Amino acid sequence: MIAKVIVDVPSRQTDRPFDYEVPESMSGWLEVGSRVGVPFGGRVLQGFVIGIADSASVDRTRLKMVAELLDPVPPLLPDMIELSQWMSEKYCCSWTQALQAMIPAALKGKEERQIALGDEDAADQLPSEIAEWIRGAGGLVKLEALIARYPEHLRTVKHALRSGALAQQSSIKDRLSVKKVLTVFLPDAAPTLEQALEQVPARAAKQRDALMMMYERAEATPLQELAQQSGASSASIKALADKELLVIREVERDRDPYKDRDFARTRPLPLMDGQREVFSRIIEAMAEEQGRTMLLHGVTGSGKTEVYLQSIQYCLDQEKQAIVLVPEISLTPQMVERFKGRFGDAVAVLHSRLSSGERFDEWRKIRSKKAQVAIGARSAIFAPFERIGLIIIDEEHESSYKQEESPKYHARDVAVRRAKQHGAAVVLGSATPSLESFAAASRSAAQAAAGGPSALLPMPERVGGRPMPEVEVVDMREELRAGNRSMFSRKLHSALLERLERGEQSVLLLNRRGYSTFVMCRSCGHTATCPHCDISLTFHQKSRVLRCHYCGHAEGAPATCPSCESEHIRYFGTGTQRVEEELAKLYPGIRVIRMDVDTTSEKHAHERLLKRFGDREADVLLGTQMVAKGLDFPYVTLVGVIAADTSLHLPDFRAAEKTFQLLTQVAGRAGRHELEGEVVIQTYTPEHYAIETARHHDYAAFVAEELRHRSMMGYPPYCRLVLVTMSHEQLPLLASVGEQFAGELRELARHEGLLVPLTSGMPRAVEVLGPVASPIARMKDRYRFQCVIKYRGSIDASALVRRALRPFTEGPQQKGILFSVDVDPQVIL
Ligand SMILES: Nc1ncnc2c1ncn2[C@@H]1O[C@H](COP(=O)(O)OP(=O)(O)OP(=O)(O)O)[C@@H](O)[C@H]1O
Ligand SMILES: [Zn+2]
Ligand SMILES: [Zn+2]
Repeated sequence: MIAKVIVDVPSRQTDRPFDYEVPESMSGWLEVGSRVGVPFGGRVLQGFVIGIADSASVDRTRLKMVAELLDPVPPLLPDMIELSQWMSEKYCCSWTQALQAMIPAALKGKEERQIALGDEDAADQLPSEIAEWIRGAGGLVKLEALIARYPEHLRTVKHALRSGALAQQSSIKDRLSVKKVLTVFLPDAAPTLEQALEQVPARAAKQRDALMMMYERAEATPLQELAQQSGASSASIKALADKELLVIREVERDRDPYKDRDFARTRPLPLMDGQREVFSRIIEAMAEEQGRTMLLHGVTGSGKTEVYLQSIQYCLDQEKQAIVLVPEISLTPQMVERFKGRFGDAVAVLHSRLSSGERFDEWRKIRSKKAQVAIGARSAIFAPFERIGLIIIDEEHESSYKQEESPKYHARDVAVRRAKQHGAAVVLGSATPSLESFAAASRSAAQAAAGGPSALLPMPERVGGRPMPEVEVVDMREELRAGNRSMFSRKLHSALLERLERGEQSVLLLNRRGYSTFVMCRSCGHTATCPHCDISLTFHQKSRVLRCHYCGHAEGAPATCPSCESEHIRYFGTGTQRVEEELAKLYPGIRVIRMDVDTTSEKHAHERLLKRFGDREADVLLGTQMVAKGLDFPYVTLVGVIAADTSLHLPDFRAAEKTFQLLTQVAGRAGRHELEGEVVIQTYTPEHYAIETARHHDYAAFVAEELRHRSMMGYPPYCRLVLVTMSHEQLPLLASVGEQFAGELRELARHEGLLVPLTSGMPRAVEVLGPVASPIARMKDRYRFQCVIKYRGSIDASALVRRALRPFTEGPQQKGILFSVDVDPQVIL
C-alpha cells in the first residue's frame, strides 16, 4: 500500500504529494485524511495522507516508509482533502498551508529529536558515563540535555553521532495532548467502609475523612478535588492507594470551557409570518440537497436568530450536522447562550479566546460525533462533520470572515464550496449584506422571476412590528459654531441625561476605524514612525510604549520631541479613555463600562463586562466596534455615535459600505424590546449618503448609490480583484521584477484575448494595474510594490496569477523577492 503524502514544508518546489510505503502494521488504520510522520530530507516531518494507491509512481524499491501514524482517527475527512486542494488553487497558497488551516493548533505537530545508543561496535568510543546515563533515562534523551550535562564531551558526542555510536531518532510531537487527570476510584471489590477503616490508624484522621468521602460518593473523583474537599493531602490519598483501599488512575478529561455554566433550556418560539416564510424556504433548500446559497436580509431585531435555531433543529432531525459562523467579536456569551440553551451539549464552541487545549477538546467533540452543531468564528467552517446539512453565516458582511494571512481565504466562499460537497444549504444572514452577496442574490432573484428559486430571503420588519429607532444626525460643525467644544453635542448630552434620570441604559460607540493612536509634536508636527516600516507607531497608554503593529518594533514614549526637543508632544490615546474621562466629568457618579482592546485583553473579560451591563450594573456601555453587534439588551434605549466619519475617508473602496454597516448595526441595538429606542449620530459630514441612508434605515437607497460609485470606479461587485504584493530590501531590483511580473501577466491575458479594458463592455475582461508602491511602502525593512488585477466574467484569475508567478518563484529569476497573493482582498494596503 502506498500513501500519497503532503509534507509540511512551506516551499513551492515541495508542494506536491510524495509517495511513501505503508508498513503492514499501519495499513488497517491509515486512511485519506490521516496525519503521519514521514522521513523527509533526513528529518521526520508531519504530513497528511491525501490519497492511497496500490502502486507507486516511482520505483518502489526507493520508497521510504511512513514512520508514524499520529492519530487513531484521522483528523481530516476525504472531502476536506479535496477542499484543501481547491483552496490552494483558488487562494494561490501551498497545499500544506490549506491543510494546516483546517486543523486545531494543538495538532500542528513539531519534530522532536532524541538521541539513543547506536551501533554496539562503535559504542566503546563513548565515555561509559554517557552510555550509562542514557540507559538510565530509558534509552532516549534530548540532545540539548545531553550536551548540557556533559559539556566537556561535546566533541566526542558530535563524533559519536557521525560514527553511529549515537543515533538520532526523530518523531512528531503534538503541541498539546489530551488532558489527563489523576482520578480516584473505589477498588472493584471494595470492602465495606467499616472493614476499610479498620486498616487505617485512628490518628490518620485526614485519611479516614478522604476514605469516608469516597464511600459516600461512590463515584470517581479527581484527586485534586478529593484532596480539597476532604482536607487530606494528596500524599495521604496516595497512602490509601498503596494500601489498595483506593485506586488512582489517569483519566482523559475534556476541558469544557462552559462546564460551570447552566444554560436555561429554551423552546422554539411560534414564528412570526415573515420568519415562517423564510424558515420554510430554508427547509426546502435543505431537503433539495443541491448545496444552495441564500441571503437572509433581515433588519436588526427581525428575529434572524430564531430562524437559525429552528432551521438547525430541522437539520438535526434529519440526522445531519450544522455549522454556524459568527464574527469573533460577537461570539459573546449571549450568542453562545442562545445556541446552548436550545441544543445543550450538542453544541461545540470554537472560539479564539479559548485556550488551545479547550479548543482542541471542543474540536474533538465534533470529530467524535458528540456534538452536532459547531458555532465559531471563521475557522469553524472546517469543523470535521461528516454530513453537513446547513451552514449559517451570521453577519455575513463582516470582514473578519476573511483571513488576512496565508491562506487568505474567505469563510463565505469556503462555505459555499463545502456546502456543494455535502448538498447542504447555506444561509448568509445580515441586516446589511455585503454588496457582493446582495448583487449575487439579486441576480438570482431575477432568475426567480423567470420561475427559478430565489436566493433572496427578506425580513424587512422587526419582531412584533416594533418600530425601527428614530435616528437623529447632528452636524458637529454647527455645534462648534454655537460654541460647544465638547465631544458631546447638545442633543446627545440631553439624551444621555434623560436616560440617567429614567434609569435606562445607553450604548456609546466610538468609531475607532481610522481613529489613530499616534504621537505628534504640536510645535514641529513630528510624528513617531517605525524605523522599519512606513507607518506611524501606535501609543499604548497602559505601558506607555510606542509599538509598530506590523513588525512589533517597540520603544518608550519620549517626554520631549525627538526632532525639536519641544515638550509639547501629544499622545492620542485610545479615544475611549478620553470619552470615559469626559463622561465622568459631565455626569458625576455615572457608571460606565468601557469595552475596547485594552479592557478586553484578558480571557473572558468581554463576557464579564457584557454580563455586568446586562445586569444593569452600568448606565453606559462605551466602546469601539465591539459594542455594535449582536447585543440584545432590553433597557438600552439610547445609542450614540461619537464620530461617524472617522472611517469614511480611509483609502479603501469599501469605506462607505463599512460606515453604513456600522451605523446601521449599532443603531439596531436600541429599542429592541418594549421600550422605544433613539439614536444620535454625530458627524462632520451629515450630507454623505452613507450617513443619510443609515439615518433612514434605507439599505436599498444606500446600495443604489454605492453601486453607482463602484461601477464608475470599476470595483466589486462589478469586477473582482486579485492583489499581488511583492517585497524586497532593494528598491531598484523590486521595481524591475515588478515590471517583469506585470508584463508576464499582461502577456498571458493578451494571449487568451482577455486583456481588454473593463469599460469595453466585453463579458470577459482582465486589466492589470501597476506595479506601484503599496500604500504601506515599506514593512520590516522591505520595500513593497503591488499589482492589482481587475477582472470580469468567468475567468480563473488565480490560475493566471499562478502561471505568471512561476518563473519568479521557481526559476532562475527568483532573486529573493517575496510574493504575496490576496484573492478578493478586503483592503488594498
Ligand atoms: N417569533 C418570535 N416571537 C417572539 N419573540 C421573538 C420571535 N423571534 C425573535 N424574537 C425576539 O426578538 C428579539 C430580536 O431577535 P434577534 O435577536 O433574533 O434579531 P436579529 O434579527 O438576530 O437581530 P440583529 O441582526 O440585530 O442581531 C429577540 O429578543 C428574540 O428573542
Ligand atoms: Zn517637535
Ligand atoms: Zn515596524
